Amino acid sequence: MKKMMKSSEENHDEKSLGLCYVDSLLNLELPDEEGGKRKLSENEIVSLCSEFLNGGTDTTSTTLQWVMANLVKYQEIQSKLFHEIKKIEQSRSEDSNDGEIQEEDLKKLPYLRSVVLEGLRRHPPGHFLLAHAVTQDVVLDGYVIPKEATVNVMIAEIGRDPKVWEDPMMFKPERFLNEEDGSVNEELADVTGNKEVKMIPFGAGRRMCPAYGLAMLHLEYFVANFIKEFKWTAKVGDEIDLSEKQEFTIVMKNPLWAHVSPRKQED
Ligand code: HEM
Repeated sequence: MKKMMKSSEENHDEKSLGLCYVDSLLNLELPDEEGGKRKLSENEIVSLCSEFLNGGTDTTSTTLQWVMANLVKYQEIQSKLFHEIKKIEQSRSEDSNDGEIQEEDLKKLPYLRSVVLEGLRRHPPGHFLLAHAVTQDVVLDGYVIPKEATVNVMIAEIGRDPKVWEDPMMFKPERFLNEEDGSVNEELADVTGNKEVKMIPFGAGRRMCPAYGLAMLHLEYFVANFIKEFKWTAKVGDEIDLSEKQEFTIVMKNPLWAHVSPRKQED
């Protein structure tokens, strides 16, 4: 990381290459304690780059693992999802069928979206938001939040609140579907907290994850194509263990080991 910084520092004036994230950090000036300005220290830049890289990769890959683990554990959910995906494939004309589920197909797959949403509700990769603070004393619901005190928002607990979610610890993607027509219940599926805070795996408001659309796209795309191409089962005699372990994100304590076999015609 430090080597990358050095190279960016040396090539800093080569305007034709455009600015990257490290360049922005090198250019950044913060107010210092004497009322002047200061640059970021090398350690601060390394830490910001590392958070940025981890924040953009660990989160999605951890969620993907949790979703796949549930699809291995609950074969009936995997089977229902596979049939939804297969229908899309069958509805395509011969010449447009290049095999892969594409970005534009995803909006026609409500069960897929509810599987991903259920993964994010039941197993959000971060159990807390990044630490926040208020700039002045605030009274919220009768409680005083003092200026600059650290405020942690408990994401996982919000998504597992039994007053909002029936059987909160169960993995039940159907909870996100309208009974009448199987479409996604957009009110429940709102992960932004704009309508009501029911689950906020990406945070809410101004500092919400700026990449939540990209993350949803990646998750839906990978789950759809993984399930379309392969049948996922547990190793013989293996129970999928959903215990958690705290790392940068909340990961599976016993990582998923699965048999992955190509789909046959009759599947
Ligand atoms: C399943 C995937 C992801 C989840 C659940 C997630 C969740 C979050 C959460 C909870 C926050 C903190 C919000 C707050 O403190 O209010 C956050 C911030 C952030 N996320 Fe994500 N994230 C995901 C994927 C990504 C990806 C793919 C990227 C980049 C490509 C990314 C970039 C960021 C950045 C830069 C911030 C800091 C925003 C700020 O401080 O203003 N995240 N994310």
